[in-house]
Amino acid sequence: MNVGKSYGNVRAVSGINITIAPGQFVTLLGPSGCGKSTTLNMIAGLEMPTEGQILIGDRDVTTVKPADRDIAMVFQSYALYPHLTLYENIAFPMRARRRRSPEPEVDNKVRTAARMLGLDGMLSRYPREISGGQRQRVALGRAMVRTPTVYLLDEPLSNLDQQLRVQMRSELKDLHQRLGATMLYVTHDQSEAMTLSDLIVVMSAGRIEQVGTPRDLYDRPANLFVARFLGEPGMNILNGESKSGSLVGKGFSLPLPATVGVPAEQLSIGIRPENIEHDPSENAPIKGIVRTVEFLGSRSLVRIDVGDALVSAFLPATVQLSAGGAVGLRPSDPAKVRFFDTQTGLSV
Ligand SMILES: Nc1ncnc2c1ncn2[C@@H]1O[C@H](COP(=O)(O)OP(=O)(O)OP(=O)(O)O)[C@@H](O)[C@H]1O
Repeated sequence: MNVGKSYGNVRAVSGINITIAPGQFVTLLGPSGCGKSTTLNMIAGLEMPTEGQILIGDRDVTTVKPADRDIAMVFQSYALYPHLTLYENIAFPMRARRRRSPEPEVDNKVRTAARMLGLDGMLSRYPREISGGQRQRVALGRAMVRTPTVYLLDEPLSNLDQQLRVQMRSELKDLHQRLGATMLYVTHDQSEAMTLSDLIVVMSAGRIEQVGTPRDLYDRPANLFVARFLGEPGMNILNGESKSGSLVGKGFSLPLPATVGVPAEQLSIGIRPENIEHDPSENAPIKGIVRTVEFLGSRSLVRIDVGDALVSAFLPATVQLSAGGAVGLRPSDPAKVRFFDTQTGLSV
């Protein structure tokens, strides 16, 4: 609650309020340096907040040592012990405890974890004898045997190649469902955040920009930062002047809603690239010059100079366009056009 952290006079994060329900998968998402790891490390007990309180269940753990917080952490570098077998690596946390677990319990937990992770049959191997994805699973297994209240995962997939990352992503989602565990995940990869999470916490510059379900954030971004940050590419933002019920700028004229509670000249319009379509007519509401066309198979990602703005649009690959040519566009669904207050950046 109201958690903050400064390093000397560097303000790393402030005013962090996040509530996670048991069993939820929650992701901290944001650009490099926005304070995701600092937030996670404070929950883990690896960093001490300079203000605020951290509760796990109804227990205040703000000053509790990491080992006594009932959490397990999986890092980006999964640092397995090279001289120990996979079995010994997974069993390690149970043996390292002050109160060692009895051997039959260790064996049972290691084998259960290995079965869930598809590692049975290779438990006598050494880390150098398995693939990167398998090593990542061993690191997860090591967290699982502790049956913690909360799993904290800091970019655990970022060292894997693209294909393996996508595969591990679905395995992680499946594992979360089977364990019913509470997981807090850190990533700067929005497709990971979108596919895995019940809730996403979007952060920038040490603050929370918005908390919501992936769909909420995508369809109803609370502000211009979230609108631009989410989506590949992000939402197109157009600024202009209001003229008789429309927002008019270089190359476009789009109708404004009747009442939004903000002076019309202070509005920005946001349209996702997939909500723009080709309009070959004379009076297309958006007109520009094609800068680039990226062929993606069934559709193309087209970048269009509209006045001073660069607009991205996904158009069917059947629409013939080439760089330097003029093109007309329109929003495909007026209900999906968003409006923002240019001065505060907030959605209206
Ligand atoms: N030990 C430290 N001393 C001083 N400043 C720090 C320290 N650790 C982090 N910071 C600063 O705090 C801010 C947040 O850092 P943090 O590592 O939490 O960001 P992040 O979102 O996890 O970034 P990344 O994705 O690059 O890991 C950054 O501006 C960083 O430079």
